[in-house]
Amino acid sequence: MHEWLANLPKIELHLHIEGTLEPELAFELAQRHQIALPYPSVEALREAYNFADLQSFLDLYYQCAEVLRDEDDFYRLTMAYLERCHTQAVTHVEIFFDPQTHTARGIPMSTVIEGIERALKEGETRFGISSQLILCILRHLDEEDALATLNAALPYRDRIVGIGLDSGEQGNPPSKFTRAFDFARAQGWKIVAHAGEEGPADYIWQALKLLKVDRIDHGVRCVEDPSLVAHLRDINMPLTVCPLSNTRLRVFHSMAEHNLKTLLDQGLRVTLNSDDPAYFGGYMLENMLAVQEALNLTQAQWRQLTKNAIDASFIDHAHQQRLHAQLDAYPDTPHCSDSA
Ligand SMILES: Nc1ncnc2[nH]cnc12
Ligand SMILES: [Zn+2]
Repeated sequence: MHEWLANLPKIELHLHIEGTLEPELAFELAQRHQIALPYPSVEALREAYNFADLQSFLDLYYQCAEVLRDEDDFYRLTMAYLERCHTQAVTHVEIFFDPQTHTARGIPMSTVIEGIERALKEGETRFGISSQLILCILRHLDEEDALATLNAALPYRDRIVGIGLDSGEQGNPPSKFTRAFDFARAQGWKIVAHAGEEGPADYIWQALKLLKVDRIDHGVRCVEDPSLVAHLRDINMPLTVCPLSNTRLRVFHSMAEHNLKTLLDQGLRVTLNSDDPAYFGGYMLENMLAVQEALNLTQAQWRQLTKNAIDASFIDHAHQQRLHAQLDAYPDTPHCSDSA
């Protein structure tokens, strides 16, 4: 099964580019820009990846992001992620970036977008990986900041496919950003929001009703409201689930307790993603292997997760059909067992 999963074509829809910053690159950039990181070595930094909850992760994630200064830093960050994608048979990615984390430090939006985009173009020509960009709004900041950020992104409107909502969920409900997301929808952008990761099921309702999202990021706490689960199934709402993230941030005590398989069995449009792979112990394949070891999915269920991701992606129909054809051409392994 390991080899079959390794070569299975993959689609990633929930990936924070700042969350792909590996400690080695963080230290290299810190030295280049003469910035102090909160730990003395790569090893010490990696050891600090023992998080109590979402906020304890975010505190370190924002601190490490300070090493990203110029266009080349964003290019190198993104290129390193795409090289990993290439080794793991990831063929299409929809990437989040957090401009407020950078513009608040005086780094222009153009530096961030142009660095990421240069790598995405190269990833397409070198590896054949297609991609889209999603600008995420930081929910711990206020709605005025969100609106200013969306206005600053207007010159890049056609290079951004959608707007997301991330950062600390508890106490920052989707209702705080109704006007900002009305504005985003009016620009023709797709809408996604982190909801029901640490926050309650009600935040998922708000994301649906107030922000009118096209996808829910995480959403695993939907199970606390059976009427919500039924509604998500009725409207075929995609959930971008991130198993290693959820166990590392203690949303679930262990992978064996993760509800990904239950949600899939309930007919929800679940997809699997890596969220912040440098911090949570792995990229797409490591997420799949951890899930396989704990929950033992069938090949048909793995195919279903990938099909769901193709259908939930923000690419045009013809491109989706090509990805479906590529998946259909990938053969099953007969008599496949866990240890194979
Ligand atoms: N898992 C996560 N939840 C909320 N905001 C984030 N920003 C980066 N990773 C995140
Ligand atoms: Zn996320």
